[in-house]
Amino acid sequence: MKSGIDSAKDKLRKEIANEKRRYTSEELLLMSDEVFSVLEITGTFRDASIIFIYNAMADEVSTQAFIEKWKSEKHFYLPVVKDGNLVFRKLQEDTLFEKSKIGVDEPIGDDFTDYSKIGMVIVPGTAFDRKCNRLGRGKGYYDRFLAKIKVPKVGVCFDFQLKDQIPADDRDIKMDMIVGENELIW
Ligand SMILES: Nc1nc2c(c(=O)[nH]1)N(C=O)[C@@H](CNc1ccc(C(=O)N[C@@H](CCC(=O)O)C(=O)O)cc1)CN2
Ligand SMILES: Nc1ncnc2c1ncn2[C@@H]1O[C@H](COP(=O)(O)OP(=O)(O)OP(=O)(O)O)[C@@H](O)[C@H]1O
Repeated sequence: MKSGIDSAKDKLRKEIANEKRRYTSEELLLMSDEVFSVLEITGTFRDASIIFIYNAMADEVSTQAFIEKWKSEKHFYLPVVKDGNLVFRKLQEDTLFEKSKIGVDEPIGDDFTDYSKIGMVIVPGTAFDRKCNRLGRGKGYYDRFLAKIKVPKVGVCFDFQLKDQIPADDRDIKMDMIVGENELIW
């Protein structure tokens, strides 16, 4: 049976999905650029050489323009679901991809496991709150991965995904920073 908190999380996921419908994909792309222009001015980003990021789905903060802009200066790694866990693999000019279950391109290659060398992890999310809680897609992949590492975790979202308070339990890993188009929380 679902606990009260899990039902509250599901309800919030539906609310956010509805709010997303108010925007065209063009608007979401423009808002994504604004999110990353905020992120770019942070010291965490400037100091980071190895950056864990993600290939966005159409309704997420788009990372494509940001990766293009910075790929000659930073080392980007992308998530792959493997045996029920997240692993990360390097993005290179010659990287080949495989489509994941949710339609995202996942790199083929070696898993990067030298977690102490990560400069920052840019984390997608369905909703965040001002206490740095994060709600994801409900599979716990990021929660389990982030529990293993001690590097800055930066949630990126559209402003409407940032709430005063969202349901969270002790397994939900808090962000160190959250960035929206007009928001910077840490
Ligand atoms: N862009 C992006 N990449 C990401 C994530 C994300 O949230 N966004 N992830 C964040 O976690 C991981 C993948 N997360 C997943 C979350 C849910 C399901 C899932 O619901 N799978 C269903 C089938 C869904 C379908 O067919 O549409 C299943 O396994 O039954 C799979 C992967 C890694 N990559
Ligand atoms: N550290 C953990 N170890 C084992 N199971 C976990 C852990 N964290 C979360 N889970 C489990 O994963 C499932 C999904 O959790 P939750 O709804 O919080 O995911 P989410 O934060 O939305 O997803 P994600 O982290 O993938 O974006 C729950 O059953 C939860 O108990």
